[in-house]
Amino acid sequence: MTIQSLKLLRGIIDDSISQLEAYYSTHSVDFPSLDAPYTLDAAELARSQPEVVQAVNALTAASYQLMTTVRAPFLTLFDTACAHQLSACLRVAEEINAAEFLREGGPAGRHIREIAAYSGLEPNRLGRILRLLATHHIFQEVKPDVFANNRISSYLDTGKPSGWLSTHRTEKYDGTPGGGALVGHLSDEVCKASSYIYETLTDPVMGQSFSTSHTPINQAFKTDKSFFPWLEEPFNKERFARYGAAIRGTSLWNSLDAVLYGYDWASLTPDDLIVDVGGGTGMPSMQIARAFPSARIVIQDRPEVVEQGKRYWSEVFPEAYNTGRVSFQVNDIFGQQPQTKASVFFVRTILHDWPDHEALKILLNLRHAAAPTTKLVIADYMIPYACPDDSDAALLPGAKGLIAPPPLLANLGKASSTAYGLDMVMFCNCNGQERTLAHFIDLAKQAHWRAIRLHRRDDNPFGFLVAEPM
Ligand SMILES: C[S@@+](CC[C@H](N)C(=O)[O-])C[C@H]1O[C@@H](n2cnc3c(N)ncnc32)[C@H](O)[C@@H]1O
Repeated sequence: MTIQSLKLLRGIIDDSISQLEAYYSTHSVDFPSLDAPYTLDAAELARSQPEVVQAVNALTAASYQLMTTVRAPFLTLFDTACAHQLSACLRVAEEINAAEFLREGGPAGRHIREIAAYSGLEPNRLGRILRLLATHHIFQEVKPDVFANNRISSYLDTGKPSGWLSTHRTEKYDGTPGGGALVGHLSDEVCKASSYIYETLTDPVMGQSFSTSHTPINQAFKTDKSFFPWLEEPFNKERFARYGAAIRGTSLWNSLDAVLYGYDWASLTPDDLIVDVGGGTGMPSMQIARAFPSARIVIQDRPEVVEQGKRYWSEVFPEAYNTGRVSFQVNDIFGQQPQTKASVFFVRTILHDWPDHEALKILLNLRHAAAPTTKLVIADYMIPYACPDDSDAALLPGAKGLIAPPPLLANLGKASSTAYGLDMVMFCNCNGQERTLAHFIDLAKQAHWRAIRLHRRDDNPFGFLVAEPM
């Protein structure tokens, strides 16, 4: 009976709020306010604690399911069909540095005439764009036609002066965690490409192809290059700079310390070596290196990225880099793996960039270089089914399902939606994908790796799958 379901959902919401109240009052802090700008204080840090994450996930899943149950079905369909408008409007705010300009205006906010004069955009349209966002709790309209930042919009704030940003577009994200850059990437090229998903699926050639140059990006931008070479084209200079920072932003989608729980790093001795394959500028490795001062790490990537990484580490963590405890190495993931004495091959958000046949090549290269004791750690979203998982994969140690009391969806619905959104991003960009645990176990097996356990920090589909040579 539906009223009974509504009551169950209300019960989950009540219980979750009580859990938050108990946690936050024990720690003498209040839950972060939606109206105040984001700051990484004790209240915000507490959001990484497993009991807080679990309560927030249950609240998110139950509230969204409750809303979808009671609203007129057509309104849910209408809002979904218009979701691209939200993305497009968010892009406008991000491009014109609205969060920075409004930060400078303080809590009283700034009139739309001021924001329009600063950005050069037409005030009537810009006001409607900001109001649409404020209606979705991104910015707030503090008085008619006066807008200010709130906790969500301030996440876009790079902390740099708005005037300076208008003439330094490629430096906008230098030194930032990359959240704004990720929003820019998603609401620009990925948003455009997403409009062509249907055309790609029904294209006589692309529809059945898993080539990395048969993607919605290829359709949308009328290019026959695959994503990474296309991004490096001279006309994409700003997008290329933004993408580099956007990768850093991917560390914001789960608990800040999740990587520390992804493997028993403490079991490694100073003689052990971690090879971070396609490690980018090494954000996850930096967390490991800070938490485990004797960990030895080699971070591998493409030449340009390795140069960025060396600069970043010598500025941010020179103690680890200058002593050689952490080093960089240029290496193509599709070429021969030169490290044959690795204790751990760490592969974070690499396989999701590639379709199966390419992911298999990467895993086989690592397998050829592995010693009998080498472990492989695959860190990626492990996509849950939207129903209970009765596959053999669910029996793997550590692979317990998410905690989803009835009548919540088994995958926690809205609380897990980032994983499914990212899956479509991977399709649009590279013909890659997020995979189920069963899919990963099978792929690893084809490359002669035996999956032995899964680590998850909290109720989050992002997982760390540990495998050993077969
Ligand atoms: C999604 S990022 C992940 C970076 C890092 N592992 C992390 O989790 O932050 C993918 C990385 O793969 C690298 N990459 C792409 N193609 C590569 C190749 N052929 N050889 C080596 N690295 C490559 C990119 O430069 C990028 O740094």
